[in-house]
Amino acid sequence: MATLGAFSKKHKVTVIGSGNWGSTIAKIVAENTKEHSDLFHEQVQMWVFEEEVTLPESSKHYDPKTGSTAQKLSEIINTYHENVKYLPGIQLPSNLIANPSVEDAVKDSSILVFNLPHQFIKRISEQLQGHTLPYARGISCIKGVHVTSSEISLFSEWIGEGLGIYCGALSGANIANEIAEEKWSETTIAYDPPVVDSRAGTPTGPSPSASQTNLVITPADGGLKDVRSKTSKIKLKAVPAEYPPLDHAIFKTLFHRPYFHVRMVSDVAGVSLGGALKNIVALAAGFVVGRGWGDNAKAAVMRVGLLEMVKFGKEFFGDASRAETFTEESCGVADMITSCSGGRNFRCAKMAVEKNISIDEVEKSELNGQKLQGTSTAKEVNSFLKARGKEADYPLFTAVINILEGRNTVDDIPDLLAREV
Ligand SMILES: NC(=O)c1ccc[n+]([C@@H]2O[C@H](COP(=O)([O-])OP(=O)(O)OC[C@H]3O[C@@H](n4cnc5c(N)ncnc54)[C@H](O)[C@@H]3O)[C@@H](O)[C@H]2O)c1
Ligand SMILES: O=P(O)(O)OC[C@H](O)CO
Repeated sequence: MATLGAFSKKHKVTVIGSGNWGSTIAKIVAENTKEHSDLFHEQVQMWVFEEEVTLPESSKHYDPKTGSTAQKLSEIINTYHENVKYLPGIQLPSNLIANPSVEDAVKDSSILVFNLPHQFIKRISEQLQGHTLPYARGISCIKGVHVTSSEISLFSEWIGEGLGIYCGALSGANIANEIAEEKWSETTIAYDPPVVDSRAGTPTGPSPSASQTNLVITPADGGLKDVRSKTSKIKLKAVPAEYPPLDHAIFKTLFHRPYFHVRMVSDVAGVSLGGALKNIVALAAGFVVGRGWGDNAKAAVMRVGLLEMVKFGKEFFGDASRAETFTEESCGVADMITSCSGGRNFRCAKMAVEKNISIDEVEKSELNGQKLQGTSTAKEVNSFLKARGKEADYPLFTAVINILEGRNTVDDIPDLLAREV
């Protein structure tokens, strides 16, 4: 954990997003800012996409006098310290403040935690431009990849480029409800910014990467692999010396809880890709289980899925993504396993096949506003592979999009995967 020092400023933390995982991470962070108030401002801001919510009768906050009157979600959270829509039944810390204005929520924050469904980040990032501290640092908890017709990038890179800041990534075998109930889990945080010359305010080039260990303490802002990273093009501003340094130790202090164990690494690409690509594999797992096949079939798609995840990282992110991150860290194989057991992508895909309806219908009827990431990621990854003539090299990823779009059925999966060399 970070050691204390004589710093005149503390870090203010904002969580951008307040869904199922956004609210859970905000709870974790607010518990830690309170416990480490020498390093952080206790109060944590959480941006809420405002909506009107009616308290269900089953809620302990339901008042028969006001009955079905709709209230603003941010006001409900600040009154009852519960996100009754996206994380019902979980008490949130009172130092966590819901804020419907994203510009106001990030004001003066030196640590920005991005945690919202990936389809919404573009608009929010655009809205944030010019409102964040120039020396802020980010952590993206978003599981998805940003794809255009010509290229693919990580949300950490993309957010960083848009806001002119460095952004790392947090991802792991992390089903939010379990963690919100404080059931033990692990996660992986990748943070590896370039060294910044505090006088010039510019990166002085890559420094040695931190080794992959849960005890690692890097030099403040240490190391960048710029093979794929656009953040290498950013003129980063140094974090002023008045603040505690933003290094591995302080991020571990911010996120680690007795029930949420953090391993710090430097492979931002591997951590981000694991979280994005496993959602495609979870859909495939849901398909085969929904078809009535058993654990053997699920294990088969997971085996091929893991191989395709590693191959994808190697092929398109080169040395910036380490195979070991997929096989050794929570953000890789462990996340794939949990997602293929109890994740929303798995459950919705399974139900869609069982009921013979579209997965979009299941998402709408079953998730109460929560969003699947696997369906859009499958489409985005496919458009990227297709543009490069690489669909056949990724038979599982390709089978998933073809099933979603009706060109294949679940029954085709065994033959499609048999073609893999
Ligand atoms: N839920 C989990 O178990 C879990 C765990 C780990 C990682 N993740 C990842 O975390 C990210 C966030 O997921 P989540 O579970 O917090 O979200 P969610 O699935 O609960 O989505 C709902 C959120 O989207 C917001 N939203 C709806 N419409 C919006 C709009 N037009 N603009 C902006 N926001 C809008 C809602 O206000 C709400 O906060 C995703 O990338 C997800 O893959 C989720
Ligand atoms: O519910 P899913 O499928 O979005 O997965 C949740 C988490 O990513 C599991 O780690």
